[in-house]
Amino acid sequence: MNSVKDYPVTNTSVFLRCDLNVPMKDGCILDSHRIESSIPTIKYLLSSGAKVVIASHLGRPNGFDAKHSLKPICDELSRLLDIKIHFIKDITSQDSISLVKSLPFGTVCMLENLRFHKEEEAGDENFAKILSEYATCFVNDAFACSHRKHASVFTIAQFLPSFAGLNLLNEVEAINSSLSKNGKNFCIIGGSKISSKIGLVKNLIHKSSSIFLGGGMANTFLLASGYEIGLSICEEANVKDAQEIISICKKENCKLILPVDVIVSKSFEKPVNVRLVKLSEIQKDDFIVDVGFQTLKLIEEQITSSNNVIWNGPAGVYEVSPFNVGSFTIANLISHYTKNKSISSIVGGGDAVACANLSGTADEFSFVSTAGGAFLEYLEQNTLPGISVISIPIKR
Ligand SMILES: Nc1ncnc2c1ncn2[C@@H]1O[C@H](COP(=O)(O)OP(=O)(O)OP(=O)(O)O)[C@@H](O)[C@H]1O
Ligand SMILES: O=C(O)[C@H](O)COP(=O)(O)O
Repeated sequence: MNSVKDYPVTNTSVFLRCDLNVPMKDGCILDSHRIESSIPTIKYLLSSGAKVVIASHLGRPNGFDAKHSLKPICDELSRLLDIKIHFIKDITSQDSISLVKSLPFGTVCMLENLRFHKEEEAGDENFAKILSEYATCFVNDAFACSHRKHASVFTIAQFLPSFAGLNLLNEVEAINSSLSKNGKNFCIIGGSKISSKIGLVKNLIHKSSSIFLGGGMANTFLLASGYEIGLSICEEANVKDAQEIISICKKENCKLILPVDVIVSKSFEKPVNVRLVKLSEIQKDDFIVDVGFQTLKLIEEQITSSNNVIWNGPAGVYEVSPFNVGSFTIANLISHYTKNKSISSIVGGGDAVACANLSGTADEFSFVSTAGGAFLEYLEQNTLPGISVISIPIKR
């Protein structure tokens, strides 16, 4: 992959696609991890004498919507970098392009939310061409939306020489090395639905010594193995997929670990008659809401006999206390064994990263991905559209 460091950027204008799609409430930024992750590339470009035109989306607006303006994020980035950032509201006007062109090298601009224009998500060529007029090269640092074939991520690469930013390179390097061929790789996959992760799990089997499947998606496997799962979330249509995954694991010599005990409650939304039970003790009116302690022990044993641990998806309904104990324990175990240097670890996906943050362990992982959907698609396909275009020849 072409790195931004392979291209002489002194006295050039760079169109820098970042993913600054951060959670916001009432105009306040709730988590600035993605903003902070974009800083190394911006600093690198500035120190090399480039002009930087930052572009991003925020949320999923339907046309212009002041609530989704990037202005608060522009202000925060300006504060973090301690520099002025020119904010460009009307991003498709020739006046804006001329204004940016007239600014000296070494300055930074930020374009208003790309998704205020429907052409962005449509991957529209004309829109991408207009964006390309802001700069003489394109740097994609937006790993978290590189699974989208959008104009500023994918189509723009037709018009400008294209490179990967430092954040994107870090993400790819961290994921690739967490699945290194020589190491013992252990994947912990949870979340609600197996249907959304079948491709991911099948791909990971080939790269892992062991896989733990937990959360709501494990219920389909328990059903496939003949257990009563009560009122728990389950996808009966995917029982065959579950059986296939079990048999691929056997064939590929990948140890498949499923819950051996679970926490059940009579309600899914709040704790009612909560019990720790063996699989054979689940009742018809129970909801499985978390994994049990024997299961957590199996997970710990596997972590201690692995070199790399990769985690996506919570092991239980972590939004409701105490159904978060399993997911928080997993976060603590991974961080503990990362700290004592026996493993290297990576966590990705919105909810698993939220568990790492809520349990106060995120800083202790070897790597926390900025991505949700893109992290899963990269694990599944080993590339993403926004990455594959970085090396294609340009049309002018
Ligand atoms: N036993 C369970 N029953 C029902 N839902 C569960 C169970 N265990 C976990 N979940 C739910 O799974 C959801 C998260 O699943 P998801 O697959 O979306 O995770 P993720 O991949 O980390 O996140 P994202 O898709 O946001 O990147 C949570 O809302 C959680 O409550
Ligand atoms: O938050 C994300 O996963 C990325 O910013 C992509 O956002 P999207 O799912 O709205 O395309």
